[in-house]
Amino acid sequence: KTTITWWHAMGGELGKKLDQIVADYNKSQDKYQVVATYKGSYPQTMTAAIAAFRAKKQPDIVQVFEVGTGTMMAAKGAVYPVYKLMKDMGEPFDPNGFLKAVVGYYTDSQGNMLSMPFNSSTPIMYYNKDAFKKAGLDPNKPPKTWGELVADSKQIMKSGAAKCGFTSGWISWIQAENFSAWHNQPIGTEENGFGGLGARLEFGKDKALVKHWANLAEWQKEGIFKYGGPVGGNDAPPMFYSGDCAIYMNSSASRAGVLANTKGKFEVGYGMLPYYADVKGAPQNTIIGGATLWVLRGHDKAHYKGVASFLSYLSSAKVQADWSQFSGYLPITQAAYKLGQEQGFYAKNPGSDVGIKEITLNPPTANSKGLRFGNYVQVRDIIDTQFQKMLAGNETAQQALDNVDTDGNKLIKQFQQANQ
Ligand SMILES: O=P(O)(O)OC[C@H](O)CO
Repeated sequence: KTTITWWHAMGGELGKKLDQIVADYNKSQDKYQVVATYKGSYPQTMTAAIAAFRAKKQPDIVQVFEVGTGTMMAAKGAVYPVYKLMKDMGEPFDPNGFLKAVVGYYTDSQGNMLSMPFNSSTPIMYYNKDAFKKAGLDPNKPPKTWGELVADSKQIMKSGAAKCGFTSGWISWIQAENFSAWHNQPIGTEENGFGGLGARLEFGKDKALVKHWANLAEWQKEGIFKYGGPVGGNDAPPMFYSGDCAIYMNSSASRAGVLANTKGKFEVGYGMLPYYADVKGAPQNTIIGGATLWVLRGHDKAHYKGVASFLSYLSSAKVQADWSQFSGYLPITQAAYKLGQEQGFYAKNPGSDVGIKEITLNPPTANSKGLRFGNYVQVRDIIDTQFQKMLAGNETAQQALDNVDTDGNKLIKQFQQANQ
């Protein structure tokens, strides 16, 4: 048997499910043995793969989060583009079968799919229905606007139904990148980087975002918002699971964890991300998150045959429908979505299609296709650092976001120079 190695970043409930999918694939045929290894967080997994490539010890497949896309696209010698792999290996492959909102993010300017979508998400809002009830709010009416969310939070706190109004995972992804797309505002030039490597960040020019960050700092002081530090919201989940915060924004794929950790404690409701009613164009559409699978060069043909077969298996309607229904990741193909509808999954599980509704709410504009900048993984660190400085009262929202632009653009410029 040929061993195919896959490095990934799926921990907890998601990791267990991934192992089961791999075991099923291994049982389904006798030529290849896929060995999946958990390498830590998304940034850790990506860093490990880059280091391994330099040492010629790279895995066949690595899972890279969406913001690593710009960097991976530029690493031409290291990456075996998926469209080419499938063609070279004679593996049937139809890029048109994938959801447009997903595939656009991973396609080059010639329309070629470079990596294989596996786990695509978008941020949504979770809320504690029991706390809403206790506070005298309608548990079937999640707040739609930030104004409603703050009013609900105050009522929840005043009534003692929960200690805090809301928390959020992934500040950079949810309270900056998605916030801007949802309000149809740019975060950078040249269609947020889709237009080319010369694009630069302009977070500080998004007045809606500046106002939002200033509000978050204010709401933190009042206890309405609790920052899930230490890094960008990593510790937000337990604040929701424990019932401390009644509302929680995180990936649609946080659902598996939410369901497992709130079972028997309280009922969970789902809603779209809130928006500011006075920002013209909001709500627009949310953008993608999660990760895709990149195939790395440097292995022999037998490996790539196995990789192609495994990628086909992972994107089959049956596997994708099961994975997305379990996790909350979006069904990445039309067939997987259709299968879920035929199975009655979305009807039986109200709220499970909130992410699909958000990401397809309106046809994407130049501001809401996503983002594509080199070195953006490091830019995310800058966003987190600046956000914390603002929360600590050391900077205003405007200063923090201007600093993101100044420091981030240095990294983006370096990337551009190295890849010209
Ligand atoms: O938690 P995930 O897998 O949906 O990923 C969230 C963000 O997109 C990561 O950049």
